[in-house]
Amino acid sequence: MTTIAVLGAGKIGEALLSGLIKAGRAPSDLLFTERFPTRAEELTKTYGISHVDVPTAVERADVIVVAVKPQDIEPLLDEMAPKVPGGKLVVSLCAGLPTKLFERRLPEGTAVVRVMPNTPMLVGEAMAAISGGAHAADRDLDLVEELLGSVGKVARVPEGQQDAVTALSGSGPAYFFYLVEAMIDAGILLGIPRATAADLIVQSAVGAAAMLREGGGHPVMLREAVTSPAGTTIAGIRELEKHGVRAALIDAIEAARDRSVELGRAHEEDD
Ligand SMILES: NC(=O)C1=CN([C@@H]2O[C@H](COP(=O)(O)OP(=O)(O)OC[C@H]3O[C@@H](n4cnc5c(N)ncnc54)[C@H](OP(=O)(O)O)[C@@H]3O)[C@@H](O)[C@H]2O)C=CC1
Ligand SMILES: O=C(O)[C@@H]1CCC=N1
Repeated sequence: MTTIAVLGAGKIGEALLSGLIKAGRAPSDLLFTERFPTRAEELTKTYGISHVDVPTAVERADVIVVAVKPQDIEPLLDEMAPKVPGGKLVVSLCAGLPTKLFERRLPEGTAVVRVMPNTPMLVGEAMAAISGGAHAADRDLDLVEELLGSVGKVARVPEGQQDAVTALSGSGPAYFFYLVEAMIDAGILLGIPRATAADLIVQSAVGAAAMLREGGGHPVMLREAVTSPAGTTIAGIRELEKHGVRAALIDAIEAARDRSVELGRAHEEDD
């Protein structure tokens, strides 16, 4: 069995570990590193996975998943680099960081795959986009695709699209959560108890997502089907248009893309 080590088991690292276990992977095939002992103990208690130090993780794992914040990458690479033996596959989940940063800092020829996942990995509904670096072979991409395929959907994209992907599906769940939060607030304003408002909105979101995915319909057609002549929906849509919500979403996603580029640029002098 492939041994996978997650370096930095924060929110996305934990989502991956949890998703892999739910998908049937044995905890004994998983390792993780963390900075704080209390966090490490909590994860070991919850998932039965071994906490190890970075040298042990890179030595024992076949696949080394880097899941620290982009701002924390330099000291981790310093710690990893002398210990990564040949033939290991390094998978980066870090927003903005190009494969060439890892290739430059890790031993010559190290295969690197850049991945942008999202937190719905926790429930087996991730969207992950993967791109191979200069030394990543098809078998490396196949392995990463198989791994992530057990916790959701996987797309292969050119690395040049990863900053845009980060803004769309990496950050995307946050925008949906934000929308749901705002709609629940609207329910409160209209006098609906919070728990009822949450049920109404969450189930509407689940139903809409299922129609988008399974019904094969275009979002415009699906929205038109809800929008009756002289009805309630068009009254609401007019307000959304008046407030420029479509433009705000486009601007938000562009800003997220720009931030991803910026996170990568912070390490450019090292490339
Ligand atoms: N959250 C998300 O939805 C997504 C995140 N990502 C990417 O995943 C990465 C992690 O993000 P996220 O999980 O949100 O961040 P978190 O801060 O929750 O997780 C990072 C974890 O790594 C730990 N850490 C930092 N340096 C080291 C080290 N040298 N050794 C061991 N552990 C270390 C941090 O500890 P400490 O708490 O001490 O800092 C923290 O627990 C980022 O690069 C982000 O771009 C990608 C897709 C989606
Ligand atoms: O906010 C972030 O930077 C990370 C990357 C994508 C989602 N969360």
